[in-house]
Amino acid sequence: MTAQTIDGKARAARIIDAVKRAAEALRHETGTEPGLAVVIVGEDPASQVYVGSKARTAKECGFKSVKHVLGADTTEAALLGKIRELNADPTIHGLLVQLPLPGQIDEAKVIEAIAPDKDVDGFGLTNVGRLSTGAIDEAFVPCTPAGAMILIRDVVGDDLSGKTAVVVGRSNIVGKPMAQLLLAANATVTIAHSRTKDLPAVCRGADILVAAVGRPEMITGDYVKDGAVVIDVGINRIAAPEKGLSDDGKPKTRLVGDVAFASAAEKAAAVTPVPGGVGPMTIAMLMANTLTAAYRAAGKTPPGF
Ligand SMILES: Nc1nc2c(c(=O)[nH]1)N[C@@H](CN(C=O)c1ccc(C(=O)N[C@@H](CCC(=O)O)C(=O)O)cc1)CN2
Repeated sequence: MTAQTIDGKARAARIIDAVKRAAEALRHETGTEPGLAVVIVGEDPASQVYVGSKARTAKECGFKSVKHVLGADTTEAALLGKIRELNADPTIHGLLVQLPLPGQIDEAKVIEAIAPDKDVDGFGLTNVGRLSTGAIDEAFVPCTPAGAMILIRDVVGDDLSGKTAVVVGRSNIVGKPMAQLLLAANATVTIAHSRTKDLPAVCRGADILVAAVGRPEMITGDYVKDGAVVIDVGINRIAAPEKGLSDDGKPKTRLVGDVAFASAAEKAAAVTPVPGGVGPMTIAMLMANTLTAAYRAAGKTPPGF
């Protein structure tokens, strides 16, 4: 079987376009300009790229976009103070702190400090609770699983009744909310992880296989059922000596997912690539969540995506 490559980049561009138009309509009707604040602590190079992309895309959507860059030695108290300030700012509708955080800061405390109605990452307990009790329309759903779910719906349809889904990975940011979304769409869901017995066999039972393990190219064709839809959430930078050396004398790198694309594509009906699959959807869904927060703050019903 030759798999369809699911184009997350093009899908994300369409969502961003729709967000832009809806933001313009909100401004026209109510004078509200959606505002997104992104806070980064430290200088992790990948985080800097993601935060830059979030701030730039927010501007493209016509949002107020602010980026707060705090030093790697920032204390937890100072970060919590910044969050309090942004929680109280009426021009900011969406607020997130880029993860991971330096070791001196308790991530859970920081996430809980963000006001639930501005928690556009959907990581706080209020939004987690809404999602897991089926109150999805009131929740902010974490951006990566929300984006992955749109790609799944595009290929498989809205109702996953009778379909089996396996999510490999049990993180709070991806694995667990992904499983909740699949369950809410009526799929029969298994969450698998590193301690699952005979993981390839469990995965081969999946009509929809979501890989979020953080291990480069671990999911080969041996894990894939004929005709499955495979969603790769992994983003791993690995050495690529075939590309030669960088200026610092180290081998150049390339980005791969948790899925061995070519091998999985021999079995699957559809696969997301890395890059260009779920990653761009993460940013698009952040824009959609921020727009939703602004609509709610203006007392308006947000559009769906
Ligand atoms: N506060 C948050 N922190 C983190 C989140 C998050 O959702 N909220 N997710 C990840 C990182 N992330 C967004 O923050 C993110 C990762 C990857 C991409 C993306 O577009 N990837 C591209 C490739 C980009 C590259 O070349 O490096 C792709 O897959 O095509 C966007 C956002 C952890 N932290």
